[in-house]
Amino acid sequence: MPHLATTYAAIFSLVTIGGKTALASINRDRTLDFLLRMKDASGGFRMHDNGEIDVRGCYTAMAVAHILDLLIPPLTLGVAEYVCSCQTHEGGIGGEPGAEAHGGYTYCGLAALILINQAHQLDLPALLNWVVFRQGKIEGGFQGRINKLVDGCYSFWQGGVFPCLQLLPEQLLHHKSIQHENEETILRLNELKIRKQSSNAEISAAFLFPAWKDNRSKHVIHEVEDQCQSDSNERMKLVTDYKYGPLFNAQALQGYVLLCCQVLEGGLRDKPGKHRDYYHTCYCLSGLSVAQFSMSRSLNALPLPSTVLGPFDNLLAATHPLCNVVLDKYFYAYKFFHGDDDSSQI
Ligand SMILES: CC(C)=CCC/C(C)=C/CC/C(C)=C/COP(=O)(O)OP(=O)(O)O
Ligand SMILES: [Zn+2]
Repeated sequence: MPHLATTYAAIFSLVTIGGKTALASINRDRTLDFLLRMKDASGGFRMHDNGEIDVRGCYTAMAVAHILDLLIPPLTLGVAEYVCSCQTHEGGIGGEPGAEAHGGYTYCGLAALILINQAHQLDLPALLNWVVFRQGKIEGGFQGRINKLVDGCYSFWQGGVFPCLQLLPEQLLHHKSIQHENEETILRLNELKIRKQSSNAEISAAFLFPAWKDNRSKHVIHEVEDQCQSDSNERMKLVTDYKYGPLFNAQALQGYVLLCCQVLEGGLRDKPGKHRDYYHTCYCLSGLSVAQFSMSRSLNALPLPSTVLGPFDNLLAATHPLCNVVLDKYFYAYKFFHGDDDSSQI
């Protein structure tokens, strides 16, 4: 039985293989028929005939339609309304309306809406506020939902939300909850940062993650807070300006993946004590790449050695934030199916 998750995985595997033969083997017409058959009146997508409707369906359908240049109105209609109906009071996105916010669905919902230029329909500050609290202060990895254990695969599902958000500076800054910009405060923040030589993550986290006010960064954070009064506009500027770096602790996340998730014989896992598997190997590595490139303003700019934990040959390839394939493979496939290089997303 055809299934949206395997369709997504198969098509992006072919994108990853790359080259004309692999890409030409995809039957676009039959894929479009399948996507249209999975479309539901709610705006969401079934995962398979008579199957469940959830936010994974929206993402897998939008990602496949995006790369194959099949994003037509009958597919995109109602997707934003469906995904927004799954954003919870917590700020993250649940699998279906009424369900608890979860990292897997939060990435899927956000990426799906960015792919169709509808992310502004979400409450983005609330989403950002939810995701910054999902990184474990002790372990450095991410949990999928509140009060659950960290797990290596959320290095991507949660960690991957940050580069998606950073594709949206305009939407974040002009969101209805953000009043106006304050350039003076940003300049002051920059001065403080240089003077105290504090890390980007510390300063960024000080605004959205008060729980990170540990002894190491306390003095810096108090001084910054005095200047900025924790205004939401100023907080959001931190996200939209790469000078302040990522809103998660990228070094700690790399530490969790490299030290806790690697199996010495090869492969990666959820956490120590668990077995390796292909799913966790894929998403631990995807999250590791996100963390390594999290300080890079442009997607494929080579990170400084100091941002890569361990020897520089730990560095992985940069990935596309919305499709999670290596960037040059994404651009090759985009050009193959769209006939031009001009990806509107990045
Ligand atoms: C594109 C695609 C197919 C995306 C999948 C996204 C994804 C990972 C969704 C999460 C699914 C889920 C029910 C997790 C909870 O499992 P759990 O209760 O075992 O884990 P937890 O305790 O960490 O929440
Ligand atoms: Zn996992």
